[in-house]
Amino acid sequence: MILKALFEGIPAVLCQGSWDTDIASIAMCSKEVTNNSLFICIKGMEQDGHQYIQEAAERGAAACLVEEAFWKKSASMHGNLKQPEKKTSAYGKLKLPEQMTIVSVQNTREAAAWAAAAFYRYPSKELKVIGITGTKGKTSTTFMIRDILEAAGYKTGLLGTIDYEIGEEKKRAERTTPEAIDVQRYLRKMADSGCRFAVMEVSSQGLKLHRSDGILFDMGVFTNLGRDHIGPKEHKDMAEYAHYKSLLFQKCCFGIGNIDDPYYREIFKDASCQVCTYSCRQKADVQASDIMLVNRNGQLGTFFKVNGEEYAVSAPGEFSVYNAVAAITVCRHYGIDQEIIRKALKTISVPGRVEVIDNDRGYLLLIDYAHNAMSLKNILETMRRYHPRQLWVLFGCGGGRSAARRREMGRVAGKYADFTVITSDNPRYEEPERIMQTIEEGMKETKGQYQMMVDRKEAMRFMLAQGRPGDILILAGKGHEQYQEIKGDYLPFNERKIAQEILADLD
Ligand SMILES: CC(=O)N[C@H]1[C@@H](OP(=O)(O)OP(=O)(O)OC[C@H]2O[C@@H](n3ccc(=O)[nH]c3=O)[C@H](O)[C@@H]2O)O[C@H](CO)[C@@H](O)[C@@H]1O[C@H](C)C(=O)N[C@@H](C)C(=O)N[C@H](CCC(=O)O)C(=O)O
Ligand SMILES: Nc1ncnc2c1ncn2[C@@H]1O[C@H](COP(=O)(O)OP(=O)(O)OP(=O)(O)O)[C@@H](O)[C@H]1O
Ligand SMILES: N[C@H](CCC[C@H](N)C(=O)O)C(=O)O
Repeated sequence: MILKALFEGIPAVLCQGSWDTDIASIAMCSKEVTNNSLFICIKGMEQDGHQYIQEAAERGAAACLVEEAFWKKSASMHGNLKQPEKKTSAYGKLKLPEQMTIVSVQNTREAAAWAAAAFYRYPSKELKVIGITGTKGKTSTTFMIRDILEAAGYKTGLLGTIDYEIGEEKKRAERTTPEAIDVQRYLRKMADSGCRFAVMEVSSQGLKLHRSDGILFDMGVFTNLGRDHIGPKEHKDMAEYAHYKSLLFQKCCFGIGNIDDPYYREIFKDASCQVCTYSCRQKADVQASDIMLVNRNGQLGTFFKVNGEEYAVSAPGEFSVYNAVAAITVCRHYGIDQEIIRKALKTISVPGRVEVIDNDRGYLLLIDYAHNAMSLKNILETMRRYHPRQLWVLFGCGGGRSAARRREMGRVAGKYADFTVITSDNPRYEEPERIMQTIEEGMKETKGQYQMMVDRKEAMRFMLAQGRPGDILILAGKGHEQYQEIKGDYLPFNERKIAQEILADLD
């Protein structure tokens, strides 16, 4: 494809070379550049992609996309501009390859998304793309919608925290919302392999970093907003977090929103789409009522009604009903038969979300991905309603993620569990003991009983050995993850398998 075709409608300036340059691929990372690539320079939080132009050229890049500010600085250094600007040391030694075509734009992340959409021939026009945003419930709701659509006979692609399902191909997810170039590539593959729908999680970080620009969303879903993702690398405060979430509803044709959430109005105030509300507590377009929890020999589920019609979902608690109602609303919009929806919801299972681990010890053992205060409170309150003899929870907090989570989760566990085992999650580049100390500070604000054990396997062994018949035990925070991330190493850690091994040992 020629370069010009990637920038139609984008205010881009040709700085050197030709608009007719032939482009064979697009890359945001110099390491992924191949012959005739367009290399897109991103000014990141850690590094500046503009520093890698030379490397990209050596790998065969035919063109590169730079930020306007960068071009002005470097051009002034090379005498190409009439009004030289101040030299900066950052690009002092950088010599731009003369044979390379260079285009500049104001924001390369944003332009990358649109250029990628053009490169992959706007795949979202050939699919119905459904985007789910919210602090909690994205993965669960996405799986529910996918399962219902598939049951109705529609081939459906999926992009989210657990995996990417692209036609016949399935791969482990690296991010909740992939980078723009990857998203467009995956959507193209989905369209080419006959998918009618694509269901994708749209994170606030994805919206902020323009990963989902260039997608024509048919439908957007807002699940809820809770305090999370605040920190130097994510959002500066809740207002910013809410702002980015709200952008989805300026990109989609039809929006579905949880009216019970305190942020509902904020999220939809500038919405340009048609809006439909859902609720479990008040009058709404789609309203759930008569919620009843069930436990049939460890098979947890919930019965409920939607606008008077009976449904059941194979997951516990009000929060599962919220997710199910969102999924029902989406699927009813597409005219899917109520019976198909009903049947599909009865057998939903999402890896690592309230996943039951069978055992002979007489307790209920669950793995759950709760890794912030909002989800931990939800799962503990929900499980309390099953009247356990004793409610146990084991968790840690990830390093390199919002530090506020730590104290908050400590406080929630202390308040809602009978006994907490504080341990390690994915410490990444932090010391797990330090993370645990902050969790403990939150715990100490309550009367909660707890034990600290840094080795997660040993901590699990401790809790699984202590549990008694009638108890409920929750292994929280790692859900579907298959590894523990420590100082850049991904060490195999399959909580499900480890729990089974410990249980076998204890027998
Ligand atoms: C905090 C954050 O979102 N960081 C994202 C950001 O990183 P960054 O700004 O630090 O990038 P950088 O490392 O400085 O690199 C700048 C540029 O130089 C390029 N580069 C770098 C090195 C090199 O040799 N050559 C080269 O070209 C890089 O490819 C990049 O384009 O830009 C990178 C490239 O676009 C992303 O990969 C990276 O996501 C990281 C992996 C991440 O962990 N993000 C998390 C917070 C995230 O996005 N989470 C959300 C939500 C999760 C949830 O809802 O719970 C998600 O959607 O997953
Ligand atoms: N609607 C909901 N409201 C509150 N908590 C929820 C809801 N749905 C799920 N949870 C809790 O949050 C955990 C994560 O759920 P899920 O993966 O569906 O959310 P998510 O938005 O994809 O989360 P993340 O962004 O962290 O991947 C679940 O294991 C459960 O404990
Ligand atoms: N999407 C979440 C996942 C956190 C999971 C937890 N196990 C951790 O590693 O902190 C995040 O990136 O913040």
